[in-house]
Formats: sequence, structure tokens, C-alpha cells
Amino acid sequence: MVLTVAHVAKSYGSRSVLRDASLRAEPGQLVGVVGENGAGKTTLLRILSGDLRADAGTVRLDGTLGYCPQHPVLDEELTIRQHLRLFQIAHRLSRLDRADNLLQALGLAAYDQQPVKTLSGGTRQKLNLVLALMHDPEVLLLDEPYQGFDWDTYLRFWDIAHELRTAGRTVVIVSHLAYDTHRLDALYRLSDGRLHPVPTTEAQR
Ligand SMILES: Nc1ncnc2c1ncn2[C@@H]1O[C@H](COP(=O)(O)OP(=O)(O)OP(=O)(O)O)[C@@H](O)[C@H]1O
Repeated sequence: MVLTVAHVAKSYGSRSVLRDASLRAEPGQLVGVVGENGAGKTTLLRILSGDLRADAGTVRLDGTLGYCPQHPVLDEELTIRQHLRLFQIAHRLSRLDRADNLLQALGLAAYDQQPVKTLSGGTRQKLNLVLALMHDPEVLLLDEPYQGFDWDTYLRFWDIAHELRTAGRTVVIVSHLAYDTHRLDALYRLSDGRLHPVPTTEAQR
């Protein structure tokens, strides 16, 4: 088991967001977490990524991590290429082959030399995703990863997700939309601060 979340609780002041959230994910699994706006999905992913501390419960995550936050953390003045170079240094990558392949797959290559401030919302989100994937991490936490994507890019996203699955990576995808759940190995609905397993076949209906 590469990711184990047990009895996680989190409150913001008197507002209890997570009460008893538990989840398990294995290598080669695509796991979806759905829930209404404000259900606590981002809070959960921030806890899993180590960005936020839980009040109670345990998180065990083995392996390298790729985190695609809901809101891209990009430098407006830097180009796509400069972002890749920055993350190359941070991840100590000798090459950018994988990043370049991802740029191609998501149709970003043409914007390579453009500063982020000139990019559309969907294009920024694509860069956000490339930055999370470029070091080929073992565990991926993706918060609304296809937000703002056009249909073709949305389908490409799922191609990439399935490649990750085949390569034995563990992918957790958070979304407020519960469609295309047949593409997932497991699905949880976050409500009342708990993660309720949903049969993926049932969720298709
Ligand atoms: N830093 C914070 N301080 C106080 N309250 C917060 C903070 N972050 C989130 N909340 C509150 O916690 C609740 C859950 O927020 P969260 O962003 O985790 O939900 P979400 O399921 O990701 O929502 P969405 O689908 O709208 O992105 C919301 O009521 C939100 O207002």
C-alpha cells in the first residue's frame, strides 16, 4: 500500500471539515475523490501533500510525490521554459525529455517561450500539470487537474493518467464532477467529513 490515510480530522476554528477520513491506494491505481464545493477535497489533498497539518489521524505516503494544486503557483514573469528549468534544478533532473513529451502531449510546446502572464487559464493549468508530472513521481495528487481544459486536452489528460497507471504510479484525482468515473479503479465521495467508497460502476449511472 503506497498511500494510507486513516481517521484524518481537520477543523478550521470551530468549522469541522474532515471528521474521520480514511482512504487507501495502491501502485497502479487511479483513485477519484468527488464532493460538493466546500466538502473538504482541497483540505484533504493539502494534508496528504504535507502542506497542511491534520488535527488527528495518520497519513502514510511512500515514494516521491507530485502535487498539482487547485490554483497554479506560477511566476507571472517567467516563461514556460524557465519554469521547467527551475523545476529541473529542484528535482535534480539531468534531462527534460519527459517534460518536453508532456508539453507536446498537452499542446503546450508552441507557448514554450511565453511568460505566464500572457497565458490563458487553461494553458496555465496545463503547465501546472506538467510541473507535477515532469519528475515522474510515484504518487500523484491532482486537485481539479482538468479544470479549464478543452475537450481534446481533457481526453489527453486521461491518456496520460492511464499511462501513469500502467507504469505503476498511484494517482489521486480530486474533482467536484463525478463523470467519467468508469476510468477509475476506486472512487470516494467526500461528505460530512468522511470518505465514502462508491462503486465505480454505480457512479456511472
Ligand atoms: N485556510 C482556511 N481557513 C478557513 N477555512 C478554510 C480554509 N481553507 C478552506 N476552508 C473552508 O473549509 C471548507 C472546505 O474547503 P476546501 O477548499 O477543502 O473544499 P473543496 O471540497 O476543495 O471545495 P471546492 O470544490 O469549492 O474547491 C470550506 O468551507 C472552506 O471555506
